[in-house]
Amino acid sequence: MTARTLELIDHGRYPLHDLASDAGRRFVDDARLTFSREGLIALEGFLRPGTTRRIVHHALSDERQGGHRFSGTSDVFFHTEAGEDRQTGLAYTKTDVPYDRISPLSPVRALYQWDLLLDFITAVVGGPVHRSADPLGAAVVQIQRDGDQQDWHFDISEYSVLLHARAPESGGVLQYALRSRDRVRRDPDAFRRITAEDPAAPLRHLPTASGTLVLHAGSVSMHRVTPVRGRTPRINATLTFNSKPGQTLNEYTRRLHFGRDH
Ligand SMILES: O=C(O)CCC(=O)C(=O)O
Ligand SMILES: [Fe+2]
Repeated sequence: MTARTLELIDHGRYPLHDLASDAGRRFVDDARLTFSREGLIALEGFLRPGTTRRIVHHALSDERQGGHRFSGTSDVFFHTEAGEDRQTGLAYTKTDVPYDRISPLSPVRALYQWDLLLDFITAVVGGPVHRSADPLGAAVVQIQRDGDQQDWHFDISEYSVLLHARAPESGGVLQYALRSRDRVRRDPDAFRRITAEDPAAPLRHLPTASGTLVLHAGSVSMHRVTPVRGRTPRINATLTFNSKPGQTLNEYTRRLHFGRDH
Protein backbone atom coordinates (compact mmCIF):
# COMPACT_ATOMS: atom_id res chain seq x y z
CA MET A 1 0.00 0.00 0.00
CA THR A 2 2.66 2.48 1.09
CA ALA A 3 5.00 1.55 -1.75
CA ARG A 4 2.21 1.98 -4.26
CA THR A 5 1.08 5.26 -2.71
CA LEU A 6 4.64 6.55 -3.08
CA GLU A 7 4.27 6.09 -6.85
CA LEU A 8 1.41 8.64 -6.85
CA ILE A 9 3.92 11.42 -6.18
CA ASP A 10 7.18 12.71 -7.63
CA HIS A 11 9.28 11.16 -4.83
CA GLY A 12 12.54 11.99 -6.63
CA ARG A 13 11.83 15.68 -6.07
CA TYR A 14 9.90 15.29 -2.81
CA PRO A 15 11.48 12.43 -0.78
CA LEU A 16 8.69 11.77 1.73
CA HIS A 17 9.97 8.19 2.13
CA ASP A 18 13.44 9.37 3.11
CA LEU A 19 13.15 12.45 5.30
CA ALA A 20 16.16 11.41 7.40
CA SER A 21 18.56 11.56 4.42
CA ASP A 22 20.52 14.74 3.65
CA ALA A 23 18.17 15.60 0.79
CA GLY A 24 15.16 14.82 2.97
CA ARG A 25 16.39 17.05 5.77
CA ARG A 26 17.07 19.94 3.40
CA PHE A 27 13.60 19.55 1.93
CA VAL A 28 11.93 19.59 5.37
CA ASP A 29 14.05 22.52 6.62
CA ASP A 30 13.06 24.59 3.57
CA ALA A 31 9.41 23.66 3.92
CA ARG A 32 9.38 24.49 7.63
CA LEU A 33 10.95 27.90 7.05
CA THR A 34 8.50 28.76 4.26
CA PHE A 35 5.55 27.52 6.32
CA SER A 36 6.46 29.69 9.27
CA ARG A 37 7.13 32.73 7.06
CA GLU A 38 4.23 32.45 4.60
CA GLY A 39 1.65 30.42 6.54
CA LEU A 40 1.63 27.86 3.73
CA ILE A 41 3.84 25.84 1.43
CA ALA A 42 3.09 24.95 -2.18
CA LEU A 43 4.93 21.97 -3.68
CA GLU A 44 4.65 22.24 -7.45
CA GLY A 45 4.52 19.00 -9.41
CA PHE A 46 4.03 16.96 -6.24
CA LEU A 47 1.38 14.73 -7.85
CA ARG A 48 2.33 12.79 -10.96
CA PRO A 49 0.23 13.63 -14.04
CA GLY A 50 -1.40 10.17 -13.95
CA THR A 51 -2.46 10.85 -10.36
CA THR A 52 -4.17 14.14 -11.15
CA ARG A 53 -5.91 12.47 -14.12
CA ARG A 54 -7.29 9.77 -11.82
CA ILE A 55 -8.36 12.31 -9.18
CA VAL A 56 -10.23 14.27 -11.88
CA HIS A 57 -11.88 11.14 -13.29
CA HIS A 58 -13.19 10.05 -9.86
CA ALA A 59 -14.13 13.60 -8.87
CA LEU A 60 -16.44 13.94 -11.86
CA SER A 61 -18.12 10.56 -11.36
CA ASP A 62 -18.39 11.04 -7.56
CA GLU A 63 -19.86 14.50 -8.20
CA ARG A 64 -22.69 12.94 -10.25
CA GLN A 65 -23.43 10.32 -7.59
CA GLY A 66 -22.78 12.09 -4.31
CA GLY A 67 -21.93 15.72 -4.88
CA HIS A 68 -23.67 18.40 -2.84
CA ARG A 69 -24.35 21.72 -4.52
CA PHE A 70 -24.03 24.55 -2.02
CA SER A 71 -25.52 27.94 -2.65
CA GLY A 72 -25.75 30.51 0.10
CA THR A 73 -23.90 32.53 2.70
CA SER A 74 -21.87 31.58 5.77
CA ASP A 75 -20.31 32.82 8.98
CA VAL A 76 -16.58 33.37 8.41
CA PHE A 77 -15.86 31.58 11.72
CA PHE A 78 -18.24 28.67 10.95
CA HIS A 79 -19.78 29.22 14.41
CA THR A 80 -16.57 28.49 16.30
CA GLU A 81 -16.64 31.91 18.01
CA ALA A 82 -19.37 32.27 20.62
CA GLY A 83 -21.88 34.96 19.78
CA GLU A 84 -20.39 35.61 16.31
CA ASP A 85 -22.13 35.32 12.98
CA ARG A 86 -19.87 37.45 10.81
CA GLN A 87 -20.83 37.43 7.14
CA THR A 88 -19.43 39.20 4.12
CA GLY A 89 -22.94 39.18 2.66
CA LEU A 90 -21.83 37.35 -0.46
CA ALA A 91 -23.98 34.46 -1.75
CA TYR A 92 -21.58 31.92 -3.20
CA THR A 93 -21.75 28.52 -4.87
CA LYS A 94 -19.64 25.36 -5.07
CA THR A 95 -20.01 21.58 -5.23
CA ASP A 96 -18.50 19.33 -2.56
CA VAL A 97 -18.08 15.56 -2.56
CA PRO A 98 -18.00 14.58 1.14
CA TYR A 99 -15.57 11.98 2.43
CA ASP A 100 -18.10 9.16 2.52
CA ARG A 101 -18.85 9.69 -1.18
CA ILE A 102 -15.26 9.75 -2.46
CA SER A 103 -14.54 6.58 -4.42
CA PRO A 104 -12.27 4.07 -2.63
CA LEU A 105 -10.33 3.99 -5.91
CA SER A 106 -9.53 7.71 -5.89
CA PRO A 107 -5.89 8.57 -5.07
CA VAL A 108 -7.36 11.14 -2.66
CA ARG A 109 -8.21 8.34 -0.23
CA ALA A 110 -4.83 6.62 -0.50
CA LEU A 111 -3.00 9.89 0.06
CA TYR A 112 -5.18 10.82 3.06
CA GLN A 113 -4.51 7.44 4.68
CA TRP A 114 -0.79 7.54 3.93
CA ASP A 115 1.34 7.68 7.09
CA LEU A 116 4.30 9.22 5.27
CA LEU A 117 2.18 12.27 4.47
CA LEU A 118 1.27 12.53 8.16
CA ASP A 119 4.99 12.31 9.08
CA PHE A 120 5.82 15.05 6.59
CA ILE A 121 3.16 17.42 7.95
CA THR A 122 4.33 16.69 11.50
CA ALA A 123 7.88 17.60 10.51
CA VAL A 124 6.81 20.84 8.83
CA VAL A 125 4.43 22.15 11.49
CA GLY A 126 6.74 21.06 14.30
CA GLY A 127 4.40 18.79 16.29
CA PRO A 128 2.28 15.65 15.89
CA VAL A 129 -0.80 15.88 13.67
CA HIS A 130 -3.78 13.56 13.34
CA ARG A 131 -6.34 12.95 10.64
CA SER A 132 -9.78 14.38 11.26
CA ALA A 133 -12.48 12.07 12.65
CA ASP A 134 -15.25 13.85 10.74
CA PRO A 135 -17.28 11.35 8.68
CA LEU A 136 -18.12 13.93 5.99
CA GLY A 137 -15.49 16.65 6.15
CA ALA A 138 -12.26 14.77 6.91
CA ALA A 139 -11.38 14.93 3.22
CA VAL A 140 -13.50 16.65 0.57
CA VAL A 141 -13.31 16.91 -3.20
CA GLN A 142 -14.46 20.27 -4.56
CA ILE A 143 -15.59 20.98 -8.08
CA GLN A 144 -15.98 24.64 -9.00
CA ARG A 145 -17.48 25.62 -12.34
CA ASP A 146 -17.83 28.96 -14.12
CA GLY A 147 -18.92 31.56 -11.55
CA ASP A 148 -18.41 29.32 -8.48
CA GLN A 149 -16.37 30.62 -5.57
CA GLN A 150 -15.84 30.10 -1.87
CA ASP A 151 -16.36 33.11 0.37
CA TRP A 152 -13.94 34.31 3.08
CA HIS A 153 -13.65 31.99 6.08
CA PHE A 154 -11.42 30.41 8.71
CA ASP A 155 -11.25 26.61 8.59
CA ILE A 156 -12.30 24.64 11.65
CA SER A 157 -9.38 22.24 11.10
CA GLU A 158 -5.93 23.51 12.03
CA TYR A 159 -4.17 22.25 8.91
CA SER A 160 -5.35 21.51 5.40
CA VAL A 161 -3.55 19.82 2.57
CA LEU A 162 -4.94 20.94 -0.77
CA LEU A 163 -4.31 18.72 -3.78
CA HIS A 164 -4.76 20.71 -6.97
CA ALA A 165 -5.99 18.34 -9.63
CA ARG A 166 -7.26 20.66 -12.36
CA ALA A 167 -6.82 24.38 -12.90
CA PRO A 168 -9.60 26.51 -14.41
CA GLU A 169 -9.03 28.80 -17.39
CA SER A 170 -8.88 31.72 -14.98
CA GLY A 171 -9.80 32.65 -11.42
CA GLY A 172 -9.89 30.03 -8.69
CA VAL A 173 -7.07 31.74 -6.78
CA LEU A 174 -6.61 31.06 -3.07
CA GLN A 175 -6.30 34.45 -1.37
CA TYR A 176 -5.36 34.67 2.28
CA ALA A 177 -4.66 37.19 5.01
CA LEU A 178 -1.75 35.78 6.98
CA ARG A 179 -2.48 35.02 10.65
CA SER A 180 -5.46 37.36 10.68
CA ARG A 181 -7.78 35.56 13.11
CA ASP A 182 -7.17 37.64 16.23
CA ARG A 183 -7.23 40.85 14.22
CA VAL A 184 -10.51 40.00 12.52
CA ARG A 185 -12.11 38.90 15.78
CA ARG A 186 -11.18 42.07 17.62
CA ASP A 187 -11.51 44.70 14.93
CA PRO A 188 -14.42 44.98 12.45
CA ASP A 189 -12.32 47.39 10.46
CA ALA A 190 -9.59 44.78 9.91
CA PHE A 191 -12.29 42.45 8.57
CA ARG A 192 -13.57 45.17 6.24
CA ARG A 193 -10.08 45.98 4.96
CA ILE A 194 -9.34 42.36 4.10
CA THR A 195 -12.62 41.68 2.33
CA ALA A 196 -12.34 44.99 0.44
CA GLU A 197 -8.79 43.99 -0.63
CA ASP A 198 -7.49 47.24 0.80
CA PRO A 199 -3.81 47.59 -0.23
CA ALA A 200 -3.07 48.61 3.36
CA ALA A 201 -3.84 45.00 4.38
CA PRO A 202 -1.94 43.07 1.70
CA LEU A 203 -3.24 39.63 0.76
CA ARG A 204 -1.23 36.67 -0.42
CA HIS A 205 -2.29 34.83 -3.59
CA LEU A 206 -1.92 31.25 -4.73
CA PRO A 207 -3.21 30.32 -8.20
CA THR A 208 -4.35 26.75 -8.88
CA ALA A 209 -1.80 24.60 -10.73
CA SER A 210 -2.49 20.94 -11.49
CA GLY A 211 -0.21 18.66 -9.46
CA THR A 212 0.57 21.12 -6.64
CA LEU A 213 0.28 20.13 -2.98
CA VAL A 214 -0.47 23.01 -0.61
CA LEU A 215 -0.22 22.81 3.17
CA HIS A 216 -1.83 25.69 5.01
CA ALA A 217 -2.94 26.67 8.49
CA GLY A 218 -6.44 27.68 7.45
CA SER A 219 -7.85 28.18 10.93
CA VAL A 220 -5.64 31.20 11.62
CA SER A 221 -5.41 32.83 8.17
CA MET A 222 -8.72 34.03 6.71
CA HIS A 223 -8.96 32.87 3.09
CA ARG A 224 -11.23 32.51 0.10
CA VAL A 225 -11.24 31.07 -3.43
CA THR A 226 -11.89 33.73 -6.09
CA PRO A 227 -14.56 33.13 -8.77
CA VAL A 228 -13.69 30.48 -11.34
CA ARG A 229 -14.04 31.54 -14.97
CA GLY A 230 -14.33 29.48 -18.13
CA ARG A 231 -15.46 26.05 -19.25
CA THR A 232 -12.84 24.01 -17.39
CA PRO A 233 -13.90 23.25 -13.80
CA ARG A 234 -11.45 23.76 -10.95
CA ILE A 235 -10.96 20.45 -9.14
CA ASN A 236 -9.29 20.32 -5.78
CA ALA A 237 -9.18 17.96 -2.78
CA THR A 238 -8.93 19.23 0.81
CA LEU A 239 -7.48 16.82 3.41
CA THR A 240 -7.76 17.99 7.01
CA PHE A 241 -5.56 17.47 10.09
CA ASN A 242 -5.37 18.66 13.70
CA SER A 243 -2.85 18.57 16.50
CA LYS A 244 -5.44 16.76 18.69
CA PRO A 245 -6.83 13.35 17.69
CA GLY A 246 -10.55 12.77 17.18
CA GLN A 247 -11.44 16.30 16.02
CA THR A 248 -14.52 16.91 13.86
CA LEU A 249 -16.32 19.80 12.18
CA ASN A 250 -19.53 21.10 13.77
CA GLU A 251 -23.13 20.53 12.75
CA TYR A 252 -23.44 24.02 11.22
CA THR A 253 -20.56 23.39 8.83
CA ARG A 254 -21.59 19.85 7.89
CA ARG A 255 -25.14 20.96 7.07
CA LEU A 256 -23.87 23.99 5.19
CA HIS A 257 -21.43 22.21 2.91
CA PHE A 258 -22.92 18.73 2.63
CA GLY A 259 -26.64 19.32 3.19
CA ARG A 260 -26.72 16.74 6.01
CA ASP A 261 -25.18 16.10 9.42
CA HIS A 262 -24.14 12.45 9.09
O1 LIG B 1 -10.09 25.04 -2.72
C1 LIG B 1 -9.20 25.60 -2.06
O2 LIG B 1 -8.12 25.93 -2.54
C2 LIG B 1 -9.43 25.89 -0.62
C3 LIG B 1 -10.73 25.37 -0.13
C4 LIG B 1 -10.99 25.78 1.27
O3 LIG B 1 -10.66 26.85 1.69
C5 LIG B 1 -11.67 24.86 2.16
O4 LIG B 1 -12.04 23.76 1.73
O5 LIG B 1 -11.84 25.19 3.34
FE1 LIG C 1 -10.77 26.82 3.81
